[in-house]
Amino acid sequence: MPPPIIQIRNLSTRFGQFVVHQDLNLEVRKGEILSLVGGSGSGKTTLLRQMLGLEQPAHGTVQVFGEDIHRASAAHLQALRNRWGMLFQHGALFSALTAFDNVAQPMRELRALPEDLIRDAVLLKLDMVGISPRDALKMPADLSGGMVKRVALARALALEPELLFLDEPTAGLDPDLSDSFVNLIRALHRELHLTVVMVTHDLDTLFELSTRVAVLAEKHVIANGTPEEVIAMPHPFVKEFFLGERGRRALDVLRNKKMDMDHGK
Ligand SMILES: Nc1ncnc2c1ncn2[C@@H]1O[C@H](COP(=O)(O)OP(=O)(O)OP(=O)(O)O)[C@@H](O)[C@H]1O
Repeated sequence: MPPPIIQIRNLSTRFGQFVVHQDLNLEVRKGEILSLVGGSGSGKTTLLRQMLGLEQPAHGTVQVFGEDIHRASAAHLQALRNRWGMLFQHGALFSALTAFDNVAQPMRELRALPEDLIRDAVLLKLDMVGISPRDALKMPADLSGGMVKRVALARALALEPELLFLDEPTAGLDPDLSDSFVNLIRALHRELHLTVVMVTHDLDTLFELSTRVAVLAEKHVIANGTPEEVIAMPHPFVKEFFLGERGRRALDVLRNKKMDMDHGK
């Protein structure tokens, strides 16, 4: 079995008296694409923030790359942060910087790379996500929504991370753009041997990408398995989320695609 990249043990998260997570356990192994799903307010974004070291556990531990990130020194935490990339749902890019400079920024912050090397690396990252050198000089406001997401993905990949966090990666994209973004993530996952943790409400994205799904409800992970295993679980949230009309449609689309692939279409 591949080694664990993230290990969360008996995690509790509280905001004052309000308990978001209680005795939550979760593991993410190398090479997985794990989707976190759950109702609104179930604590998905807060769990991502725990994995990024942006929230403090009331109890329990969060290990990333084998290190307890809440016990790591500031310098050590920064070194760990350089090993992961994050694609935020909102505010993905600095509006005052060109696409190029947005991708260059994490490299420049290292203060270790010469500018000509940064230039080549930025153009390579932008090329990976299908952004031309001409578009690299544009400001975020002059790019389409799909292009902004691609530039933000290039930025998340700037330091060649082993681990990629995605918060609602296809939210706000129309179905065609969403499909092409999903294909891009799939290709990058394969080529760069990434481990991916994503939060998504979008069932098409979930079924297309996930190797494993973890369902958050009642303050902890109530279901954890392959998409097929999770769908078969009898929990009311699982039934409503996956087997409602929306879920059935997404599943049908996926099954048809798989059948087409099996028949070599
Ligand atoms: N900084 C904070 N202070 C107080 N309460 C917070 C804070 N951050 C989150 N919460 C609360 O914790 C709960 C979980 O929030 P979170 O954003 O993690 O949910 P979510 O599952 O990502 O929801 P959604 O799908 O709607 O984005 C919510 O009730 C939210 O109001």
